[in-house]
Amino acid sequence: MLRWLTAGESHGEALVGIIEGVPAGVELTTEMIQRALARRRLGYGRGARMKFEQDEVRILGGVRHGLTQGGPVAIEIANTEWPKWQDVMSSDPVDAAKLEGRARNAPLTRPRPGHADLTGMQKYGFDEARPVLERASARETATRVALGVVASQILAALDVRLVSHTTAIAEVSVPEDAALPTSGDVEALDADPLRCFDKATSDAMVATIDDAHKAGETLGGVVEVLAEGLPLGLGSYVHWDRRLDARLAGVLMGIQAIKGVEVGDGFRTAARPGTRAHDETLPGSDSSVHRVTNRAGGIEGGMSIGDLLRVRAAMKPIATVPRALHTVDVSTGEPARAHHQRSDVCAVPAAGVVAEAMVALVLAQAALEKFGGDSMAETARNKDAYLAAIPENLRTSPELADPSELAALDEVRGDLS
Ligand SMILES: Cc1cc2nc3c(=O)[nH]c(=O)nc-3n(C[C@H](O)[C@H](O)[C@H](O)COP(=O)(O)O)c2cc1C
Ligand SMILES: C=C(O[C@@H]1CC(C(=O)O)=C[C@@H](OP(=O)(O)O)[C@H]1O)C(=O)O
Repeated sequence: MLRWLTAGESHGEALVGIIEGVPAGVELTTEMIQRALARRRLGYGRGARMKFEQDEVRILGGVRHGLTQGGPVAIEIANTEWPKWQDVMSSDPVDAAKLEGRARNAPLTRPRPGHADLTGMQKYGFDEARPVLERASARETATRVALGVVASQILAALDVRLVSHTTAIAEVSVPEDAALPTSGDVEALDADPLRCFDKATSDAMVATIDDAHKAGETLGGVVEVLAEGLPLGLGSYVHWDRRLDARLAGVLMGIQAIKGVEVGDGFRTAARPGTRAHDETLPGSDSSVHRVTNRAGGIEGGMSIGDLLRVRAAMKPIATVPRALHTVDVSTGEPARAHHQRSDVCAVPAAGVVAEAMVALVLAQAALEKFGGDSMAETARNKDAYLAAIPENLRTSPELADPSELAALDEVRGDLS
């Protein structure tokens, strides 16, 4: 069972991630993780902290000479800003004189609506929000991206590749019929300010973020993750918690500020009649079964079907709004404006990179469940043997059939509706 944990605070000395259940022989280097972390810092609309702070990566265990060894992989991401925070965030008790008058240590008594601040204080018994926001902060997603690299490397060894992109910022969305990016487009996507695959939409998104910035506003949006080459049969219909769609939705909703998830055409499917909601099949010339569409986004019955996987996540606007929201100063009981030091105007492109990492973790977990193996070579062999054993008449092709073939069939048998 592939499992993972993260620890660390936003302004702590370091974040730490551990992933267990990784087969031996997965290629992994510090540089790969560093590159992935750099991608998470991208995106138009992020705040000042992304510029002055650096992620310093160290692989602490589980890897030797660029290959995993079968034991847990431990990754540290040190924070270059630590010297400024080492007294305020010290694990061990600190002499009170050292903290006196330090602005960084001032109690945060004006909880920010839309954040974990107020309920976190109530629940954990704090009289100010610092201890809550330190762990609730999306800084923690750096660790998930680092762990996601391990998962992506497992998937790459099974010929599965992921790509993520931004499909909407506030009300600016890519057109419904826009081409989807492929894993070959990752570099181009990373070079776009919004990680958006449609240039005209990306330009409009930049303008929308500029307007929001000027107005002291923040914005949300939608990201999409695609997985190519996913073998059929990951996840299962036999029990709710084994469904691949449920597991993907869970990890995507587990990202800070994500408020909605769609699999395939998702909410749009609910508005369609049945004849235009599902993915009909046709016989292929090679005796395999061809789907005509992929509205389901690569999952039916809680299992991957062997077609392109497509999931989307909707992010709410950043909660630390510069034109600060109304709150109550809990130290006085008086109305106040919420705490605001600085914030991202929009972090949707970064959320796409995080979503990609979380999807990779669930897919790698599901693949290892299905194929097992203590070494990556064994896992890949098991996958090949499983696919080879599927009888010819039950094989599906990842190529979609031409929809005109379906229309021709309709003409022959008459319109059933
Ligand atoms: C990549 C990323 C960056 C974020 N940056 C900020 C930020 O700068 N300021 C902020 O207030 N919230 C930011 N957030 C969102 C908060 O972490 C989130 O709104 C908060 O945890 C409350 O949301 P929740 O109710 O979904 O947990 C960011 C989220 C992500 C995924
Ligand atoms: C540091 C990161 O994101 C932070 C996530 C975050 C939040 O509230 O979630 C708030 C901001 O931090 P601060 O309030 O200290 O400026 C972001 O910069 C990061 O992604 O590495």
